[in-house]
Parts: sequence; C-alpha cells; structure tokens
Amino acid sequence: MIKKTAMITIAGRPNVGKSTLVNTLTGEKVAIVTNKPQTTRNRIFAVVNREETQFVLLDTPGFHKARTRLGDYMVNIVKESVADVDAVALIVEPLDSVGTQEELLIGQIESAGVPAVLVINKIDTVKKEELLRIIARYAARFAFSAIVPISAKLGQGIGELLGEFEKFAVEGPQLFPEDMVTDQPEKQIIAEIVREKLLLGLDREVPHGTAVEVTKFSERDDGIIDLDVTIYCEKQSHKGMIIGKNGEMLKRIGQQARVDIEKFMGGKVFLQTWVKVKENWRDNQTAMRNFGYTD
Ligand SMILES: Nc1nc2c(ncn2[C@@H]2O[C@H](COP(=O)(O)OP(=O)(O)OP(=O)(O)O)[C@@H](O)[C@H]2O)c(=O)[nH]1
Repeated sequence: MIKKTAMITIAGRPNVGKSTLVNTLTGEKVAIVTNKPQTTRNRIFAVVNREETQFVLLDTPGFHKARTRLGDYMVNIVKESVADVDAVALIVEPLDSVGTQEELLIGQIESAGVPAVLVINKIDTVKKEELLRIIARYAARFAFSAIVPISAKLGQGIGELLGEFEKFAVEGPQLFPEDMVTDQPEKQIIAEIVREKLLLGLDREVPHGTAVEVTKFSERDDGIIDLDVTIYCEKQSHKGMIIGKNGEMLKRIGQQARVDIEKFMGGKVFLQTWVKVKENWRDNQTAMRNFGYTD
C-alpha cells in the first residue's frame, strides 16, 4: 500500500544522463535517451513505486542558454520544476570543477530554498581518488542533503539514491495508479521514440530542427495499431537527408521506431512515416503549440 509520495525534479546540464537515470529507475522506456544533448524537450513525469512510497520524477530538459523560442520554453520549464517539489536531484558529470551551468542550477536551488541531492553520474568512467576530490569540491560549494555517486548506465548506486529520495517523502494519498509509469500521452511517447531514432541516425544539425507529430492513431478489430507519423524539418535539404538514398534512411528510422513502439504498446503496429518541410517552426508559436510544446 502506498502511503507516502516524494516529488523529485531531476535537473542537470544536457547529456549528463538524466534520461538514462529515469529509465533505469522506472525500468521502462519513458524518457528517451541518446548521446546527443538537448534530447528531452518536455517534462516527463515518471513514477516509481517502492514499498510504501511513490516517487514522482520530473525529467527536465537539459539546462542551457536559450537561443530560440523553443529554447526559452525549455529553460522556463526547468525554472518552474525546481520551485515546487519536495527535493531536487542535481545530476552532474564526474568533473573536477563546478561548471557554469551547475553554478546556475545551484543558484536556482538556493533561491527556491528546496533541499537538493547531488548525484554524480558516470562513476564507471573515473577512479576513486578523483571521485573523492569531486565530492569535496561540490560539498564545499553547497550544503547538499546527500551526495550519491552512481552509474545510471550500469545501475550502480540506484538503491542508495532511492533511499535518499525516500527521506523527502511526505504522507499523503497516492498520486498516480500503481501500474502507470508516466503521465505523458501515448501519442507523445510514440513521437518521442521516432525523434530518438532521427537523433541516432542523422547528423546533429538536422534532427535538432525536427518535430514529430502522430497524425493518425487507430486500432483495428484484430488489435493492430495503425499509425501515421509526420516528421517536420526546417529545410528541403534536411528532408532529403531524412529520406535518404532510395528512401533508405526513413525506412531504417521507421523500422527501429516500430520495434520500440510495439514494445511500448505491447502489440503489433503498422507505422507509416511522412516528411514535411516547415521553415523556422522553432520560432513560430502556433507551430510549437501544434507539436505539443505549450505552457
Ligand atoms: N559511461 C556512462 N555513460 C552514461 C551513463 N549514464 C548515461 N550515459 C550516457 O550519456 C549520454 C547522455 O545520456 P542521456 O540520458 O540522454 O542524457 P540527458 O541528461 O537526459 O540528456 P538531455 O536529454 O539532452 O538533457 C548517453 O550516451 C548515455 O548512454 C553512465 O552512468 N555511465
């Protein structure tokens, strides 16, 4: 029986492994993971139930300087997410100095007055002595409630981390049903899976200007799900790259996405993909609203 809840914001600069951590914690693919920064655009609630506690995790977009309207939107979400939670988990890389973006996030944590746990990720890449130096460096900068070294990828330190989160749990009713791992609508997750495959398959310049919309979602009597997915890009030349020679790139992206979508939906999926050019959509508020990036 769930008796307590803990709302935790997962913050950190792009690429530190926030999405990997959320996925490791939930054991499900709710947040997308790639090796490229600024993958996560929307806040994703992930829900982890352990014994009597329900952990609700907010996965924020990577913190960075806003350059486009979409960038502004992402930075605002980070600011909001830090203010109204039981605690913040600041995820950092095992580097020997506190970076500018970490300084900014610590500043926001200080002004919001929320407790924070420092999570040093990717400890599989450093030696113990280095780790001790990094811990000392951060401990001198801010009074973190705890400092937990982990490897999100290898699943190390995860139990200890949940143990620390547990300390912020407050008595209260369960916020989400126990079988629910995310509050994101299915369509959104499907679109994010397709975007993940674009990011993995293409040079970084192209996918960062793409948006994905599920334009058809219907279920046949025999349970097969029909999906039409439209990929929007900013330039005609990008459209060519996404489609690829003889349509091979698009075919590969579609195949890889279908495998993950079938896993997520738990059934057979028939996926059709389309590519359209929509110039400068990232600076166009109407287009952004259509893609689900709303305040
Ligand atoms: N060696 C190592 N690599 C990791 C670990 N955790 C994550 N990574 C890698 O770091 C890269 C970034 O991971 P993500 O989870 O996408 O990072 P993120 O912070 O969510 O990135 P944004 O969504 O851009 O903010 C990926 O290539 C991961 O495989 C870890 O514990 N060890």
